[in-house]
Amino acid sequence: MLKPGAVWALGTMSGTSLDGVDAALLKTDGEAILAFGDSAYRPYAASERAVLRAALGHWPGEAGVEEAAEVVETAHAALMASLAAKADLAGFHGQTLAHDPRGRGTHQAGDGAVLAEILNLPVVWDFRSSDVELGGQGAPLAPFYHFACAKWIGATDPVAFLNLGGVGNLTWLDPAMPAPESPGACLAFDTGPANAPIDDLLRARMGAERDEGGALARSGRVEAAILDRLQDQSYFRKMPPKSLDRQDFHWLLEAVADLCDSDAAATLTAAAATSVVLGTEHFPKPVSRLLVTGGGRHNPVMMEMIAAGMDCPVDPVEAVGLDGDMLEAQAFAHLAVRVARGLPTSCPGTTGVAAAVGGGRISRPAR
Ligand SMILES: Nc1ncnc2c1ncn2[C@@H]1O[C@H](COP(=O)(O)OP(=O)(O)OP(=O)(O)O)[C@@H](O)[C@H]1O
Ligand SMILES: CC(=O)N[C@H]1[C@@H]2OC[C@@H](O2)[C@@H](O)[C@@H]1O[C@H](C)C(=O)O
Repeated sequence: MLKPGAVWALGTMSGTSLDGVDAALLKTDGEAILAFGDSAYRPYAASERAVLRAALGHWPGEAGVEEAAEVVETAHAALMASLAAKADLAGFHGQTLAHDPRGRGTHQAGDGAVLAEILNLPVVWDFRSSDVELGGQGAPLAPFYHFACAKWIGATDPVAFLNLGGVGNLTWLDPAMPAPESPGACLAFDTGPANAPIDDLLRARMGAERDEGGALARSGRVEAAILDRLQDQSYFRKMPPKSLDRQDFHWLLEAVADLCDSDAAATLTAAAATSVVLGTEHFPKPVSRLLVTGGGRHNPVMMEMIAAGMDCPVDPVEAVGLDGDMLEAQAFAHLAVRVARGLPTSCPGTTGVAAAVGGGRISRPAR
């Protein structure tokens, strides 16, 4: 049993951009943030990333999945070992390889039971399956942590958190509500493609990892016809909650195939920003500010394009004292404590699940 009160949890995230693993310590009782602890990052080596990439879109038992799980477990074990001494438990998200909530389900590679043995620590994992089984999207799951962040920063009016990872996701929330699962407290959903298509473009055309600082996009021209086609996608009109697989907007890469490098980068960057702005039309009430987390906030061109479509301030979460590189890892620390305490991790407003539900499995070391 977890000791009562606030505990130190070690959360990890290996996101859809496949860049590496984030790990962060957070002191929480599952409701409030009590303290932030150390954090660490381990990039995937090019060879590891190739194994993960080869398994994208694959389901358990299919080609390359076992190899991918091994890469995920090895990378996490090494990184988590450096921070585990201070932790009472861990939250392990794993690597999403495929996500099809109304079809085959959702698939995160990596076995939390293996990590529990290696780290000699209770590990909460498989956060998304039960939400999907109960009719939810299984994503996004960070919103309950966004709610705790909003309380931590002392927000009193509705605010929104935007994560610009491989895929984008938005959380609208009203911090005046008592809990994240209170009716009307949170509305969350994936916005559309964010960095994944840009990274894929840069890798295919120039062997680069990303459009550093948005430099390539800055020098290009946005192809309006492709943005028009994007805006016509039915996904944007679908009422939230809703979620996406990393590959769902893959057609964008084919659409920019005939453009020069800079125009292609500018167009994909505008596609990410347009998806966000279209997403904000689903907000139940206007927000006082949009706080941005995830790697895309390091891309000033994407940030400027989003700000141009919004009528509230758009700032990186650092503006309110949060760490945008570690916020998702912290989220899975927070959610791990919620699971251990029997608190819900998603609700109708965040994943579309029929009622508030606590996902996640707990694996305890045998010793
Ligand atoms: N300095 C930078 N300039 C431009 N882009 C950047 C920069 N730093 C990070 N990025 C982008 O952010 C991405 C990583 O973002 P992040 O780590 O938030 O994604 P993730 O957590 O893997 O994804 P998700 O949230 O979808 O699971 C990189 O792949 C890159 O495209
Ligand atoms: C299925 C899955 O792994 N989804 C990720 C992905 O990356 C961003 C977006 O799509 C979000 O829905 C989710 O991650 C964050 C951490 C979440 O669950 O809140």
